[in-house]
Amino acid sequence: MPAASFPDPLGPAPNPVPPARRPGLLRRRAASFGHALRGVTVALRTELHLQFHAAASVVVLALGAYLGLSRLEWALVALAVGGVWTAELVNTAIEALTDLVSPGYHPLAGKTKDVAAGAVLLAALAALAVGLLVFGPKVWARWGP
Ligand SMILES: Nc1ncnc2c1ncn2[C@@H]1O[C@H](COP(=O)(O)OP(=O)(O)OP(=O)(O)O)[C@@H](O)[C@H]1O
Repeated sequence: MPAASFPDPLGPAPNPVPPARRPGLLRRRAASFGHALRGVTVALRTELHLQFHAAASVVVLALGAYLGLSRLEWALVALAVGGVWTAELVNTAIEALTDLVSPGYHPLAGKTKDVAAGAVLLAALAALAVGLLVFGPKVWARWGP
């Protein structure tokens, strides 16, 4: 007895790209990397908060080089700076998507944006703690009374 066939609820599958025409793995990775870089530069151009983070990152890196941080201290600073950038980029993406999906007022849209902004706040507070613990004693020893 032939197997029963049910209609696919997702509809017909799209025509697969023939293997010969599909770009190679390396080319696809390079394209994805390009899209990600474009995301960072677009956000950097349009988001004031991110421009502030960029300026703060430059100051932190310059101060770290000047004070001669250890490898472990650099690792902590890199995690802190990367965490803030990551949270801010995700927040920017969530804000854009929320505005697209809910251009008018909606409590859920407000909640979405507030929670995303909360992630940035937590990442910034953690970075502040790292900054105080790593840079505080060195700055105090060098420029303190
Ligand atoms: N569509 C909406 N519906 C309900 N509340 C919203 C909506 N859009 C924004 N809000 C509220 O207003 C706050 C500020 O939103 P807004 O889009 O201005 O982001 P922002 O925090 O000013 O970020 P940025 O300065 O990066 O644009 C949100 O955190 C949320 O509480």
